[in-house]
Amino acid sequence: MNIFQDWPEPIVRVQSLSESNLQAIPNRYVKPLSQRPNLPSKNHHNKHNPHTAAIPIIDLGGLYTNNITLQAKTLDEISKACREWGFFQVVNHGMSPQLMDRTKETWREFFNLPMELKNTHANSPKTYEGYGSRLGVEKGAILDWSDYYYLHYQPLSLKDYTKWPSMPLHCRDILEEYCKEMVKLLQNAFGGKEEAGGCLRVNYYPICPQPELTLGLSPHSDPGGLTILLPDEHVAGLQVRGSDDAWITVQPAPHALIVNIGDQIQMLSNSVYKSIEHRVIVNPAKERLSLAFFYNPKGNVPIEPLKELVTVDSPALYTSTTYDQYRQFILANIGVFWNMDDSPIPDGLDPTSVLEFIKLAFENFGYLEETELVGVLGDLKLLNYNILVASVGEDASGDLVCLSARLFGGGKPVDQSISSHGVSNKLAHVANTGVFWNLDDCEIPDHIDIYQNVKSALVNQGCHGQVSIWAYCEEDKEPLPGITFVSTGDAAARFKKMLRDILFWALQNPVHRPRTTVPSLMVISNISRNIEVASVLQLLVSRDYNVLLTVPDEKEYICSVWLYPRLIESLTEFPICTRSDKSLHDIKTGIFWNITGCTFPNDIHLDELNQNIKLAIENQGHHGEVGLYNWLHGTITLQTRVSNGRYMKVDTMFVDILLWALDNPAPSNLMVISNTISHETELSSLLQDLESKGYNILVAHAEEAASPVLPPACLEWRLDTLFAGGNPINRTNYSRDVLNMIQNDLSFRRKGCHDTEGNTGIFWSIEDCPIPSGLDPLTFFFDVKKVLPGRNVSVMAYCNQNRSLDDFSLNDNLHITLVHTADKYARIKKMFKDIFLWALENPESNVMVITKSIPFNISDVIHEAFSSRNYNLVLADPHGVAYVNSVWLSTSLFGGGDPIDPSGRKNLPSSKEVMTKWKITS
Ligand SMILES: O=C(O)CCC(=O)C(=O)O
Ligand SMILES: [Fe+2]
Repeated sequence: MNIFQDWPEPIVRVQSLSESNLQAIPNRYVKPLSQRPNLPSKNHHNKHNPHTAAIPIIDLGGLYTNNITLQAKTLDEISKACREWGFFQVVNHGMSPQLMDRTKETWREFFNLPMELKNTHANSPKTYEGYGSRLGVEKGAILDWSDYYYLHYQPLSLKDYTKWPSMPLHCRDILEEYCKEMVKLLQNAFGGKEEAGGCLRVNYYPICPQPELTLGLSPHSDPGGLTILLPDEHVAGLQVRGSDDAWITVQPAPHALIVNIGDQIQMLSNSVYKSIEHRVIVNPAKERLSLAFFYNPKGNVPIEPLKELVTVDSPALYTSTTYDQYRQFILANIGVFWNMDDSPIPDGLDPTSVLEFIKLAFENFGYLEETELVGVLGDLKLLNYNILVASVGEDASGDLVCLSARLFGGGKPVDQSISSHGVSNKLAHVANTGVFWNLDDCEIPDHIDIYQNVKSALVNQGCHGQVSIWAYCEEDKEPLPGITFVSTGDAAARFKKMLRDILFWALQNPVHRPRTTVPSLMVISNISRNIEVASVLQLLVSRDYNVLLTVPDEKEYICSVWLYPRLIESLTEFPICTRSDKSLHDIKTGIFWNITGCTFPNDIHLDELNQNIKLAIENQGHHGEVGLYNWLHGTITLQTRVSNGRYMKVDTMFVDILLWALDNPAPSNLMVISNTISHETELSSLLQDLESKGYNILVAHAEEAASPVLPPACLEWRLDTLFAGGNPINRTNYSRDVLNMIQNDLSFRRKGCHDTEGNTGIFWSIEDCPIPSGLDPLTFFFDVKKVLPGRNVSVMAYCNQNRSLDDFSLNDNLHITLVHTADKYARIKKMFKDIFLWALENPESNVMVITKSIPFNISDVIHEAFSSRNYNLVLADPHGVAYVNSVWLSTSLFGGGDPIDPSGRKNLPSSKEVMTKWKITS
């Protein structure tokens, strides 16, 4: 059984409850305090408050005359009502009052039929067509005080008479006529299109003994295009959210229809026309009946703001979405988070059946293990999420069916302050701002009204709405107006708590779809050293939150905004040391064997192979100072590496060789065994590079290349000869003496490496990271130089082939080597290799990489390689600012001032000041 084809629990008809003369309504219908309707007190009941605003009433008669002026005037009135209210009544609409009355009468008769008859049309959550009593399938949900009947009228493909009521007599005929007239009205008065969808919901609100505790229909906006409501003339009940958030009760005019804009028209009009939230209150003395005709766009037509409404001043608020997609979006989702590490999918179960099973499991409730997750899930539960935690228990016997069941937290009452932000509240008028302030990083200044100042700074940036400030500190503080102090253990715990609070605040303040208001979230903290907070902020930006950052000082501004927070390591001071010459015993040999196309010979044992390879090398005799010494004493340990991942066309072996080289400075021996080494231009060029850095290169390959591109002093075997312990190919004309000479020359060159510690190598992808306006990399580089007296700063700038230094407005004072590459990929690859090769010659130095959106796997390799090997690594992304919407310096925020101007960055501190504070090394 698929649970989404049926209701999660037995259906109770509200009408039956009402007719059973209950004194109190069941708990299932009692709304949390904040959602209750706040009805006028009993004695004033039914007395209409004359001061309450009312939605406009428009006479449509003018539209049907030949009087153009009158037509235009009527259209103006409609447009004004759509803009200002999103809701209005129409009279003289052309629909026959008799038909309206007759239709309502027919439906009253339907709801008065015996329950068994009505239940023959009972609906299911699969299509909702038919007689129903709830919306949604959430088990244990608080329900509305109403029953309904839902049916499709058009398109014809969806119209199914068998789903329409068969009783009372002529019901279908009357309904058919009513819907036909309705579509006519929509087309004549509102320009409706033939292919649009049309469906009808007849709402029936039975008498309620405690109307002050419940609602006939919870607040919602209609998701479709336009709704035309035939209200109950005798009983008011519909309430519309006014511009000041107050609920306005609609008093229907005689034979009027109520028109309201749905979400699709709001999106189409780029929010010029509003899809307004509305709800229905119920009545202690009278039942109420209404017919809502929903006129919707065709499911597969993309809806987006009309081009003519989108301007520089009013940019598009919505992205293109079809109505089908939109409905998908507003349906509740089930998120399944599965830790495959401790609970893999059992053998023999395919993932689809597992998914079916999880759906089933939702019926029987969830599973819980005592983990750190528990607290988080508890909070989510308070936010009305259904939490189910599954763990494969000890008795699982490899079978998912043995998931043990326990509902987390039971049916706790919902926290009122939280539940007031209902998901249905798609159109809250004012978005709130949450401010999360880490007092470890930034003190609260004395003698100013900090709350007011922060608030006015926010208002200046268009963040109206409520501002809440949470300040995280070690111990309790004297209360301050508008600030809630949160004291927690150590600094790490504080950051964690803040992170959690940020996420939950975001959950409670969703970005509304359609996106009319955007909640803002500000963090006052040093975030550059906390990758989690930085990435959460990034995530929230991608979810359309307005994310603001306040940093305590200029240094932090550079670190958090200019530098990529992800990769900043605390910079270490290097001792100036002279490396002693390696003794021959330290020389290591690394063998890299590309098994693909060059498999391990299976007729030979590993030990034997080991012996033979040693023998083959040994037979080459002495290689002067830098022999293959260690090889003779070591043993081969075989490590298999699966080269599945190519790091953006840089393959695993390539990366491994570079990493090995970092750990085994020249002179070390590097042997590569591969099928066709000389055809692999990247690999052979790497070997040449490494040889020029002093490594002894040995290769063995199956295919003899006609013109090898291998380094000159490289020893080269045929694979079978090597495995048999034989001699290398005598390809070179070099005599042993010449080879020795080359080797000696290399070791001489290496002697120059002693005082390279503390050098700085800057690798700059200058095409995608041109100098950002306001930020001055030149000054920046000079500062780097100043901070590193006597040290060398080399800048390698990677650009397209036809560029020269002039193109980048750099001056000659800076030593920049332009490196030309064919394209972006070549650039990344070349830069990657160069960084390593440079680092080989500059141990314990500073490596700075300036690049935009370097692929994560590449930056991970760089990060891992250098931060664990005594290098200072700084990965800079001058566009990093894109991940928050605005950045303030705390001094400016606390004075109620503006954020740093993101375009010009005029008030940016000079990088000189920053660098002197930023201690790279002594
Ligand atoms: O019953 C009413 O007055 C309103 C009904 C409604 O809002 C709906 O069906 O979407
Ligand atoms: Fe509605």
